[in-house]
Amino acid sequence: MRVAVIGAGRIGSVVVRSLVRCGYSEIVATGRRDETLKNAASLGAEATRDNDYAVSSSDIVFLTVKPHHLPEVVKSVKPASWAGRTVVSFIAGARLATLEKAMAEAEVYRAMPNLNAEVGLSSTAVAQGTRTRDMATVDRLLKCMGRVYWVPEEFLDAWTALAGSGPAFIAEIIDALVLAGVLVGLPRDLAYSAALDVLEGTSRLLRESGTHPFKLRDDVTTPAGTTIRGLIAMESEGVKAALMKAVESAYRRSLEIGAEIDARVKRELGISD
Ligand SMILES: NC(=O)C1=CN([C@@H]2O[C@H](COP(=O)(O)OP(=O)(O)OC[C@H]3O[C@@H](n4cnc5c(N)ncnc54)[C@H](O)[C@@H]3O)[C@@H](O)[C@H]2O)C=CC1
Ligand SMILES: O=C(O)[C@@H]1CCC=N1
Repeated sequence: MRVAVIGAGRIGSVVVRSLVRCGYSEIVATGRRDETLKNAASLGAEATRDNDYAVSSSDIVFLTVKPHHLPEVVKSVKPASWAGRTVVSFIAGARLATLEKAMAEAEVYRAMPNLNAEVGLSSTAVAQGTRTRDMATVDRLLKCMGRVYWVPEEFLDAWTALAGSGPAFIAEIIDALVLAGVLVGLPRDLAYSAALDVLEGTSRLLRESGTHPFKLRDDVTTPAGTTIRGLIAMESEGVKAALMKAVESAYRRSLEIGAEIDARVKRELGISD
């Protein structure tokens, strides 16, 4: 099976690496800059600027360009080349209805992974379009990047906010914890190790024990001890509300992008409803 990765930038190059790690060797990747192409070639893909060649010579196509580049990518491929291809779009916000209009003869899926695919730990949601048949192949390829959840499309914008953008939110939290460690006297490298250990350990403990986060919090919190002093500071600074608002804002932006891309696809490709 041959796989095309259209736009081998940050997430696209992780797709190439994940597929290579999984044993796929027939991969073609596209990009616009020399550096992108050189990087894709160094990862083991055939690198080209020619999207039409990449799509027409492949069975499965991953779309990993920024949302505003979607119309340009569609235009760079002959309509006949999309026919019969299985297309998995990672483009934030881009709706299945828009993608199916833009690539009228392709079998289209909308998915949202995250950058943790770099270490095989993506949390990827995927929704099928109206013409989809080969879910098993798509599932197998996505599993090369991490865990895969088949969901209705209506969850994709929320997933984009929580899981797609999630590594950035968690990275901010880790950075804050490191600064906090430094504030109370830990050397930076030790504070960094502690922050990573706590994140990783807590997540594993919750997953493996099935314990609710509230129960874990209460188990850690000694009456009149240290943790409760930290918790009241978190509560008064609105940490939970801030995180909820972060995800909600990202969700709203995903919806906005969806509407913007739909309008652009219709305008630039001359498609009507
Ligand atoms: N970066 C992330 O953590 C995640 C990104 N995504 C989605 O993946 C998509 C790409 O995001 P990034 O990898 O961060 O962006 P990026 O900018 O790093 O990669 C996009 C690549 O597409 C190339 N490109 C642009 N126009 C092209 C064209 N006409 N033909 C071929 N290649 C073209 C660019 O040169 C670039 O190398 C976005 O739609 C984003 O929503 C999804 C999940 C996670
Ligand atoms: O920030 C973004 O728009 C993309 C989608 C999820 C992660 N990065």
